[in-house]
Amino acid sequence: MDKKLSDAEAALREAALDYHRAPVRGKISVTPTKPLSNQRDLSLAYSPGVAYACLAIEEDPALAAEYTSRANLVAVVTNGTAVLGLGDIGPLAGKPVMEGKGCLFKKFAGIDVFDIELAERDPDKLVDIIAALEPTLGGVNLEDIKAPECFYIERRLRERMNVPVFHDDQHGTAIISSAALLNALELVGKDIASVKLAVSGAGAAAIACLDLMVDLGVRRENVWVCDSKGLIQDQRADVLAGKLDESKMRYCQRGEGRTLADAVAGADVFLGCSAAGVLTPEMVATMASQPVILALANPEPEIRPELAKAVRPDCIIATGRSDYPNQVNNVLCFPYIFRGALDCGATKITEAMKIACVHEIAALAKAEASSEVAAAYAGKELKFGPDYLIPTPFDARLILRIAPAVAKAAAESGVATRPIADLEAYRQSLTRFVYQTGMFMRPVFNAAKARPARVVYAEGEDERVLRAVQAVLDEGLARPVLVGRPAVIAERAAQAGLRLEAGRDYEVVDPADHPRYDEYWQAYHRLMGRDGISPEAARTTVRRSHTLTSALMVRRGEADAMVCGLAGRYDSHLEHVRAAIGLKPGAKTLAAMNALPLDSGTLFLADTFVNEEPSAEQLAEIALMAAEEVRRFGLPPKVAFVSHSIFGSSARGSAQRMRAARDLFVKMAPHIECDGEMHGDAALSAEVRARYLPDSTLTGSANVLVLPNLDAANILFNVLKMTSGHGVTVGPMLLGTAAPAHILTPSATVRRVINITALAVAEAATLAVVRQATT
Ligand SMILES: NC(=O)C1=CN([C@@H]2O[C@H](COP(=O)(O)OP(=O)(O)OC[C@H]3O[C@@H](n4cnc5c(N)ncnc54)[C@H](OP(=O)(O)O)[C@@H]3O)[C@@H](O)[C@H]2O)C=CC1
Ligand SMILES: CC(=O)C(=O)O
Ligand SMILES: [Mg+2]
Repeated sequence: MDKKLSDAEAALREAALDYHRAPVRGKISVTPTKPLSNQRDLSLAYSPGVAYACLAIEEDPALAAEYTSRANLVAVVTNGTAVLGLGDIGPLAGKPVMEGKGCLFKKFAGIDVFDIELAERDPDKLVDIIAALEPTLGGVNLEDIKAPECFYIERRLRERMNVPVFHDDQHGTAIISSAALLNALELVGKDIASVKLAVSGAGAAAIACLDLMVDLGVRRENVWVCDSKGLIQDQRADVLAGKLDESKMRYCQRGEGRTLADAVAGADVFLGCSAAGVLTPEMVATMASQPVILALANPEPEIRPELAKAVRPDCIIATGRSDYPNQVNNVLCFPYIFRGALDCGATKITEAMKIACVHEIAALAKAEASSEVAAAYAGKELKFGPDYLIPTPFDARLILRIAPAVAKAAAESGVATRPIADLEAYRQSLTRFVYQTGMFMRPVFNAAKARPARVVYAEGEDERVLRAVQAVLDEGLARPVLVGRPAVIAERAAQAGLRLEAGRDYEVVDPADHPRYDEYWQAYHRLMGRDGISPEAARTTVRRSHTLTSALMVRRGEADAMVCGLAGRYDSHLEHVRAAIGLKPGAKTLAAMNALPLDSGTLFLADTFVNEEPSAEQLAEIALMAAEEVRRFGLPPKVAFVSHSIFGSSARGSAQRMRAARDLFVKMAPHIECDGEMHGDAALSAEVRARYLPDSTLTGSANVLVLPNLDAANILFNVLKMTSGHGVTVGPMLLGTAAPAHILTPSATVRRVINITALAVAEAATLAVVRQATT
């Protein structure tokens, strides 16, 4: 990497390398799905029991879908010849991309992936190798294999293999960009049959996009394509010599033009699947009115949106990047087209299945944003328009709409070996994937970024806080205020190699030399004078407690939110927060909740830190606060009051308390799904629950567990943290305060500080909106 990186690029590079390296190397692993803990399990999983599964499959190969994980297993295969827009960097260097696709398949659609990087360039040999993998696989996703070989390889594999073969760079890109094109043309009121397209790139992605766009109505004679040698036209030497690949010849034009600039002049649409920066602002200036620009090269597009908009404010532009509106990226398609194809046992992916995806994606952008999507992209205008041409990758409805449409089209195309009879029931069953994306902090981050707030950190000298503050600034999440000694903060930041500069990046409040110290202790004394705190005690406490200083700042409106608790006892922080910030209007109690992102979905546990033996009334209130907080993550809360008892099986006091809490909660929040009291397993499994009570008022798996007391909640949280969830947790989140205030624990990691900051800022944004509405 010779290029000098900007600070932001250097920070991204460092964060990305760290992400790939730690806490474990790489991004995916293979996990057994069956228990293997005793001799009997061993005899079932392996010899002798396994032989029965083998023999059954020998007799009926279709049973491989029953007795193995094949039907849910896709190979992401590359030879590394066209990795993103990085080019021919080889199969080993391409591995992070393939692992990444594996993560996306799993997170977005529950599909298992083997990433397979092959050191083979010969197309026929590649075909032989991949075809020989058929017994292993439910499908093949070809990735980053360059044109023109990719066309031949895919065609041969489709002929030879009886499982779906899909070159994502071709068809995934074609599907999304066609959906974006249809919607953009609708917005500018142009007819697809008469628009002129200028295209940069004539490789896998570009040619497939064009083929699909032509199927959708673009006229071939209106398409002008450039590759790395310029405009493809009949006077070019390679054309005259008959050396141009057939895939390019399909788009060869007759005419005088030579360059991309010639092609772009007067074009209604630019499609780029080529290389960074090839479309200049000067070229954009020559395009027709209201030009549509799909600049899809990754990671750097053919032109950045701000450059295009500077010369043509009337343009509609999409890129492959997530940091601009209109991300045209094949991730909107490949997890879901495979989900639908695998679930109906499709042997191929047909044109009808692809077209079904195009129409579902285009239609989804025009459907009203669901509450989950609105939460995920809080602060952004998600109404169909120039900046919202296609759905966002975190739109939970993608799987719900695309997979059934694909399965239906597969059946109609005659390629479904297990056609799905009840598509509505199938659609319902897909909701299980929606809320387990594992990216569950995303809505909170988006809400925070939309309205960054001032966050005061009580432990401003702590290196974890400083590292978190750097990330918070890089992400544009908050304006940090650090409580601590300015010199110590500056020195520790420098030692940690951070780019923080006092004044520019953060504000410091030095408790030993604070101009508003008198106002602070007097404010504290006014609050606590009748609770045994003398003026002298108020002076000393404010001087000593950074948490109290932070809480007073929030109370006085000098900060919007606070984070503390990285050192010292939870309860002493809580005491200061309670005194200075207090309860929000209508609240009677504070409570703490922790979130654990598990493979099966995110689980929220309450009350993990505050109320030792909550009453039924308190438990109901805790449940309500917890449910409201869960919505912030874009998740519909499902509350279970858990106990040693299930639906009246025990008459002990704690069981009765949980039952009463459930009844109170139903009255307080009839719109929120809940039930109880119930065992922990019943909370997570409708099947277990149904054994006791078939008409439970809870469906599926609960995501909010309200526990009977502090011990139970805290112990369960810590055990789960250590045994699952990859050690990642969010919280404790303090619920019920008049302004956002969160008390972490001494074991908090940098990531936890960042996450809680995002949450505090998102909460502050909501509070600001509520205040605005009520004043
Ligand atoms: N946003 C998205 O979802 C996706 C984006 N892409 C992006 O599209 C790009 C191409 O990928 P892919 O089709 O798989 O790769 P290929 O290697 O198959 O094709 C690359 C094409 O770009 C052309 N090209 C390279 N440099 C230039 C240039 N300076 N001017 C004009 N054309 C040029 C090549 O020309 P020649 O034929 O003469 O070599 C070739 O036709 C990459 O940047 C990739 O990241 C790809 C898939 C999905
Ligand atoms: C997104 C993708 O597949 C690519 O850029 O190659
Ligand atoms: Mg790719």
